[in-house]
Amino acid sequence: MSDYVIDATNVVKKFADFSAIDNVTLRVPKGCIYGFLGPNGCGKSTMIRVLTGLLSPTAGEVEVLGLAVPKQAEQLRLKIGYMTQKFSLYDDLSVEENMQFIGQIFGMNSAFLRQRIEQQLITYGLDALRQQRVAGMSGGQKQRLSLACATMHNPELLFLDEPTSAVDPQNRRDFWEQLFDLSEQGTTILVTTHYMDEAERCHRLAIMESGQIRADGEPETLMREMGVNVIEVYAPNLRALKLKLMDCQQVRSAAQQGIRLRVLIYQDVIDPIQWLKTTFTELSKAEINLTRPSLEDVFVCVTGKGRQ
Ligand SMILES: Nc1ncnc2c1ncn2[C@@H]1O[C@H](COP(=O)(O)OP(=O)(O)OP(=O)(O)O)[C@@H](O)[C@H]1O
Repeated sequence: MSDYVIDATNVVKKFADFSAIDNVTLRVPKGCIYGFLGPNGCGKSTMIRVLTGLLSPTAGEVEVLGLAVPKQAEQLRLKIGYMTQKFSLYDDLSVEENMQFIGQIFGMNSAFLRQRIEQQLITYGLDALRQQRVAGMSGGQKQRLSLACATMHNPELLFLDEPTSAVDPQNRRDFWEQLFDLSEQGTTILVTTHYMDEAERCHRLAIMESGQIRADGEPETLMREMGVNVIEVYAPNLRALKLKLMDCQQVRSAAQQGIRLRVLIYQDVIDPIQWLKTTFTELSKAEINLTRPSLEDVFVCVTGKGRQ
């Protein structure tokens, strides 16, 4: 049996001739919050469906919590939680009824279920809303209820597919605090996101593109090893400067952020600030600084996004 909670090797998933997952190997240690990043349509949700046993892979080996998937998917279902982008709640049922329904699906006896509902109502700040019908709830409240439902049976592994796409920054922050509580209690979490600040919170992450994993590791390591220096340029006419920079083979990407241009320059340029000042005479007196890389820079470097 594998030491990893998720141990997937050379996974391929084809829809007709199209490879949505193209030879992906993924290993997730216990208790880890593992982020899954990538442009729309790169295969994140498909990979989750394969890992949960909802889709059969076309090729490859998948072991999740020591169970062979999809062969033992029915056993796996009792040990995992899955929160989808659309929250999968019943609009006409109340908060409490939604939890009851999930608890019954997982075969909890009524005394235990009552106790578990009370616990979850407190943990997820839903006590005052217990009689509220889902249809009238805000995005943040629905998200908390979805997480409460997905964790009703105390799963060892939780899959979260873009869980924060419909909520404001404060609710996102609170949600992540709850994920860290779950992680500390030993729950392993695989979470897809488009938000770079969320990705930076993960213990480890993978960046996918076109069905393949382009980078995989701890956020800090990925930022350190991305092979470019990140430079901020304060100068007039940034739009024109950007076009000129994008024509240089030394430049991986250039993107405007307010009054500055963020330029990623390959590390084989030894002194990137000097290089900018001598190559572009209009920058000879400009303010130019070397700055800390971000995960967005990593994303740009490892996917095809930089040259657009
Ligand atoms: N059942 C299906 N039949 C055919 N093609 C599919 C099916 N499910 C997904 N695809 C295709 O596979 C690719 C990957 O889709 P997937 O939903 O996994 O992407 P994603 O990375 O989760 O995207 P997003 O960030 O937009 O949620 C897409 O091109 C999608 O159209």
